[in-house]
Amino acid sequence: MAGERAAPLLNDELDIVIPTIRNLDFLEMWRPFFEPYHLIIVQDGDPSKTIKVPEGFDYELYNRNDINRILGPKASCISFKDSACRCFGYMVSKKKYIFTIDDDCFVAKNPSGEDINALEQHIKNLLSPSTPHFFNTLYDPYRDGADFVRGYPFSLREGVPTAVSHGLWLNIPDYDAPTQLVKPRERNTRYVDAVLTIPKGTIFPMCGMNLAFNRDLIGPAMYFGLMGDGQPIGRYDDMWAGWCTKVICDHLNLGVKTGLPYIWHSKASNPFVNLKKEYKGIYWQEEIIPFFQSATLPKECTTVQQCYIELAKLVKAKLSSVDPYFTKLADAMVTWIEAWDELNPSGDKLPNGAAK
Ligand SMILES: O=c1ccn([C@@H]2O[C@H](COP(=O)(O)OP(=O)(O)O[C@H]3O[C@@H](CO)[C@H](O)[C@H]3O)[C@@H](O)[C@H]2O)c(=O)[nH]1
Ligand SMILES: [Mn+2]
Repeated sequence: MAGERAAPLLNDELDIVIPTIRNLDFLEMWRPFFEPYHLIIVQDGDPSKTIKVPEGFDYELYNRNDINRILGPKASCISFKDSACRCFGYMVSKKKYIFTIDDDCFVAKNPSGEDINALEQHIKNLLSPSTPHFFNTLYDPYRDGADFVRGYPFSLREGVPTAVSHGLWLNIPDYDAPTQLVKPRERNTRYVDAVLTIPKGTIFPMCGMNLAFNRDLIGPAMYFGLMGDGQPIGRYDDMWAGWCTKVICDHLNLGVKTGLPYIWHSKASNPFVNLKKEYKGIYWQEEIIPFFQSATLPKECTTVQQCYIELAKLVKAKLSSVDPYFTKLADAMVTWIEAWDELNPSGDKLPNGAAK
């Protein structure tokens, strides 16, 4: 009907997961884009603190008491006092898609000055195939006004299902603490109008602040690790999930995209605090990255859970020599899968995650 607004894409198949220790005023700016969607708010820190959610949003909110009540002893795998807690939201969701965003991320403007509907772009990214097996030099071939270039094999033009859409950030870039310390005033002002598939066999630093994924295809791999309170490391939650996810996506013939959409990242967290959280990760990763680059999964692993459990075994066998922390992390990876399967009985899912 003329004048009727089109129904927002996937509004009953997608949850928005927000980790927070602050307030949720940022939602006012996102209201035109987020109001039709269900929010899952994971309140970190002191559970007795009340988090105010702006009127008009449909949401569920979980604090640490809720996580402990729901998971019992398995709650030990969910981080406390770190944005890694957000992965609890992925576990309790019942939807096919997840979009997760930090509470200091706002609506950015494209070069024409228009507000960017980041959620809409993520959905487009997830609903169109990826091309991990052969690089298309004109970027996303499925985008209006683009296509596969000459020399691109027709046998590969169908692409593979997209599991992850990794968005970027204007203003405060997601730099590690040392980089932030030497470049405190650097701001990202460059808007690159492109979406790229990350080639098979290449891992990447996944940032959790503007991220969407197909929960049915890759959800169980999105464990944001053991970080924060009581752990020797922080701010590697999203990185760990990204490394595990990409190895599993490569094994299961799924795609990962990065690029559009941009959000406006407003808060630079304290680089000195960040350095204390990150410093072990900065040298451990010189051994972790080669581990993931050489990790291979048996062909018998046909579900994300099977791949993840196998990866946990490899972590315990090959990374525990780096630090005993990885033994604990490997065990937590198994606990995560047990908790996931408890809350998401897989009887109604096929090996590739599709509903029966
Ligand atoms: O203990 C905490 C700290 C923060 N949060 C919530 O998590 C996100 C991100 O927090 P913040 O914006 O302060 O941190 P950044 O350094 O900008 O975040 C980047 O590093 C990653 C952390 O691993 C993060 O994903 C990146 O965006 C906010 O919503 C805080 O409210 C928390 O829940 N618990
Ligand atoms: Mn931030």
